[in-house]
Amino acid sequence: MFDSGAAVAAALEAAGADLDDAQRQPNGVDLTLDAVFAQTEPGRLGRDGKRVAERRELEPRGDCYRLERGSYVVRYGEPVRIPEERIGFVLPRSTLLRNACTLDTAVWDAGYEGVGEGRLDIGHPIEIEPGARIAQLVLAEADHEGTYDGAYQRENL
Ligand SMILES: O=c1ccn([C@H]2C[C@H](O)[C@@H](COP(=O)(O)OP(=O)(O)OP(=O)(O)O)O2)c(=O)[nH]1
Repeated sequence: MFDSGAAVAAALEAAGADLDDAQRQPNGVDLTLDAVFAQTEPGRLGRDGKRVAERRELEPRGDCYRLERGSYVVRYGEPVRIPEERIGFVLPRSTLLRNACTLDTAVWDAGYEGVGEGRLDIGHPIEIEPGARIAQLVLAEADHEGTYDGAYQRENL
């Protein structure tokens, strides 16, 4: 069972998100684009530990990012807290898909709190304004043991 958009909005507002009406969707809440980064070196996933690679923050040109084909890392604009008994999924806005672009995202764990990041995959050049809605967070009921306590807890807050 998935939460209603109103319930997702309440969870985000409890985490400090300042939502406008356009972000409130029937089944979730749209997340906005805060920053875009180009990775500048390899990262690393080891059997023990991991390292997120250095990246360079891109500047908008004029009023928007003008992104060429390729993979970028994005930071969303809203603080998120995934409530207990829930799991979060972030999906790309369909307008991204309709423009040959997408977001790749992973599981948002119960107890995670922070401003998350994802991979923006640009299949055709596109213009995106800072603050534009790019994704939608949905929350589903989920059993879990423990809550998120990893390296990204409280990231970007
Ligand atoms: O697309 C996503 C998916 C998740 N998260 C946040 C919420 C999630 O709870 C946290 C950690 O995600 P995950 O467990 O997939 O990361 P990991 O690489 O396994 O790190 P850790 O070892 O800390 O679990 O990052 C994002 O920012 N973006």
